[in-house]
Amino acid sequence: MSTKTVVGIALVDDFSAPTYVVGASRKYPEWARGMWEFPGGKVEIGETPEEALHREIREELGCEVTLGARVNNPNRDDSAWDLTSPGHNQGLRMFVYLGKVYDGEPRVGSSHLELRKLTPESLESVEWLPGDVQILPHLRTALGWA
Ligand SMILES: Nc1nc2c([nH]c(=O)n2[C@H]2C[C@H](O)[C@@H](COP(=O)(O)OP(=O)(O)OP(=O)(O)O)O2)c(=O)[nH]1
Repeated sequence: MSTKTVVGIALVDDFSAPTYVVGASRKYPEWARGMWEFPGGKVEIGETPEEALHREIREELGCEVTLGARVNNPNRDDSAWDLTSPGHNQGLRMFVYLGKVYDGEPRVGSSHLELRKLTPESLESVEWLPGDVQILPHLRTALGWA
């Protein structure tokens, strides 16, 4: 099966001392409705992952972002996160980047039900998509929240 790449953003208020990261609850498909993710989407042919992420955030959240460090998977050669879960997301991998808004205000568009500022206390309080759960400890380290 061919591998498709997804990109997601861990949107923070400050790269050096973040107080929150923005989680988003998906509107669709049905199996993922109400589950939480990093806003983003699939990389299209001819795009770099970074270009795709800027496009997706513009489309989904209606704002412009600066990208920071990538939250890498130390257990894979390509540093990506395998999103495969039972019955879903076969052949999908994801790159997650830290990011910060530089223009506009993130708003809930047609892809999401809600955006929420998740703090060190509440990061794991929402139901993340199955493939995202493995990323959270590494995100904590990247944010200085470990
Ligand atoms: N954006 C995003 N997608 C995730 C995350 N975790 C996770 O399992 N996924 C899955 C859900 C979807 O099956 C897939 C991303 O597809 P998508 O529907 O957001 O992509 P897209 O905006 O390009 O939409 P489409 O053209 O395929 O309809 O990756 C995450 O944290 N962020």
